[in-house]
Amino acid sequence: MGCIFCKPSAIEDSKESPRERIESKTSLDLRVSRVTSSRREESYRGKDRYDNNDGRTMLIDKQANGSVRLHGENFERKREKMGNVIAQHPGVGSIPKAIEGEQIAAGWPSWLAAVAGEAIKGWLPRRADSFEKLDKIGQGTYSNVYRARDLEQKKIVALKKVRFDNLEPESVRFMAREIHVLRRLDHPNVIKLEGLVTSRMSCSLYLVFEYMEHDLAGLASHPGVKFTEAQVKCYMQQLLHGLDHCHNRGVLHRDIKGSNLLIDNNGILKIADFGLASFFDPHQSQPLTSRVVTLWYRPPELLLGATYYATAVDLWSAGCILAELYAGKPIMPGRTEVEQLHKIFKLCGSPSDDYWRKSKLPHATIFKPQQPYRRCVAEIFKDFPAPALALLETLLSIDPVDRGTASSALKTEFFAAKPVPCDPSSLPKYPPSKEFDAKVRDEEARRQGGAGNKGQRLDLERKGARESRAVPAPDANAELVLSMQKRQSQSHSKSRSEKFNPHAEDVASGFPIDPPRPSHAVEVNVDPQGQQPKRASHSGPLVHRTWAKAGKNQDDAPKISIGGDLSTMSGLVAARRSKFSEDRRDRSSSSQLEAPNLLSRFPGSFKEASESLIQHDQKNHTQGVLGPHQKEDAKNSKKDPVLVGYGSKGHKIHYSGPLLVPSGNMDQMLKDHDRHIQEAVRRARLDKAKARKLQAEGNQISTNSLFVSGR
Ligand SMILES: Nc1ncnc2c1ncn2[C@@H]1O[C@H](COP(=O)(O)OP(=O)(O)OP(=O)(O)O)[C@@H](O)[C@H]1O
Repeated sequence: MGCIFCKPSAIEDSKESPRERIESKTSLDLRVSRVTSSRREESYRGKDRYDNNDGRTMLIDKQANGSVRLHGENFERKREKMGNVIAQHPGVGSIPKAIEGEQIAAGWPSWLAAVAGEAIKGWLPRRADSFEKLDKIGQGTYSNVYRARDLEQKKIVALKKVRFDNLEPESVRFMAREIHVLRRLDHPNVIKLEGLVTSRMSCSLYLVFEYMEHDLAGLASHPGVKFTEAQVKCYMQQLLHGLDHCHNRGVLHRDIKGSNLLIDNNGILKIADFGLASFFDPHQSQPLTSRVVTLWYRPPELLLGATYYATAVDLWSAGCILAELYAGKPIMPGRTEVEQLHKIFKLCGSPSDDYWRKSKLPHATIFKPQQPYRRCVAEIFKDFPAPALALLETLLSIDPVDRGTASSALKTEFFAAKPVPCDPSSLPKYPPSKEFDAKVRDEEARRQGGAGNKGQRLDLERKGARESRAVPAPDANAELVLSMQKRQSQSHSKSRSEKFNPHAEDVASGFPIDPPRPSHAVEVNVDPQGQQPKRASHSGPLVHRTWAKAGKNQDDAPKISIGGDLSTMSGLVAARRSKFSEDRRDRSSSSQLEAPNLLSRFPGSFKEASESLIQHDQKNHTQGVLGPHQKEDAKNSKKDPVLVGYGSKGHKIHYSGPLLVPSGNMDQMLKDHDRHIQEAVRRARLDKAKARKLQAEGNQISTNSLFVSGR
């Protein structure tokens, strides 16, 4: 895909041929110091055709939205070459203002070039009208993801519209880190960023990715899909290869979970969603935020507040995935940080005295249990094959140094023992099965209600119908109350990105909106034996509509109290915020765990504290938020909030759902929040009016009584 572009201004402004300029060692630096951005803009406006010295023609295609495209013989190759030159000469980025001017002239919006020049270096923006949006295929905390047709490359792609605040440089910078990280990576098991869609006039940004049909969470929860051991090994092998690549390139993913492991129709797994990823120093000399990784997959050291950590955090998450693939369900679905830590200690044992001493973890004194917990991974997962159990024991080591590396995991007996990992291409072809699809499917089944097929509903529920989803990290963060209040007040501002208005966003960003098509239902015909589906058709636009409907469903709609919604909302952007605070070096106490503060109110045992906290959380955060199943789970987990067990005896797991509203319902939450405020204002007005009336009546009475007494 032609997204590695040279700096077009280099071709524009001088009489040299592009090749001469590419090959001239210092030309870029000279040029940027010579030519101002305003001159460059003029030159774009003044020309739409440029004749090279070598007689070839370069056409400059100016768009109404201000973006510029360049076409010409061998131009793609030159763009690539120029990209390489830039990569080999990092000094090119050392004149920020000039580079910024160039990038703006090339069609990048100024808010992006101003703070994230590094992330877009050497690329040109793709134009929105070179894509046709087809349907919405995913919704994350920070994004909406669409399937789209790339009209130039003639292929299907995924467009991820990222949420950020284009007027807040920090927000842009941190969003751009995802791009920067992605550009550092190049591996078959890591999602490939193919380009960026924006324009000088736009305040939104789309990331263009290769299109992936499935994600592991969606596949695993699909009724009728049951992985064989060879398949589990195949997915784990690909995950570890991808992780190994990330770690070798100095990148921590920090949010490994099933829904971030995308799988295509050829069985290739790719690690996706680098929104929380970070570059790391192998010597761990820089502190990082501990408020990362989705709760169920978060390692104990992060829950204990570690700020010096490295690749082992991703390996813990990989261990959780391994166990989940065998067990068929998430193994430690905690609802709060305290409960999560408790689940970990119950399963993996509490840290040794030696570990407590040497790790010096910030929350060690608060969380160190009076009585140590015994490790019982082998007992709980006694039905797992021995090599799988051995790998699991390593990956779920309490001490990060015992977890090894992705590369050492790949060399274990697990992958050598029979059955060996199957070939990805031999994996069955599944129907579309993202976690998003699973949610749509669950909703569809629920909507059919009493009239629906009871057996199928039960099956969905048994399979772990994912109303209980992993809560994106971090789940609760006080600092975000403020940030969301700010956001709330800003969301009315016209100059903001149109991030809370998906329809307006389509129009504003220049995407052709796909015309309504006859709806074709999701037709999933799965063999009852769990084998290859007989027929599957893509859900097309129906998915979007169904989802929209699902959003309106009573069970799904976030019902939040004023007290709760800000903290709920805050959780949704907390990780991004944590990323901000990471660069500010965790400067404030606001990024501390809320649990320790609360814990101080519960001076009893760890378990008592944990239970009290859970009840506290239920009271304060979950009123009306939990769906019927979750309520049931919450009830159970009050009795014993810990993992009960697995194995052939059909042990039960308390499959408790997130305390927070599932990710992505930002629009709805903002609306609800507005509604609550309006209601509160209306009530206050009524109360005031009533008080006035009472006062007037009181005056009347006292006047009357005066009158009476006077009489
Ligand atoms: N390349 C792709 N092809 C197909 N679907 C994709 C692709 N990228 C993302 N998706 C879908 O969109 C969803 C959200 O994307 P992603 O996880 O990158 O966003 P996010 O806002 O960072 O989410 P999260 O809340 O998990 O942090 C994914 O779970 C996946 O189902």
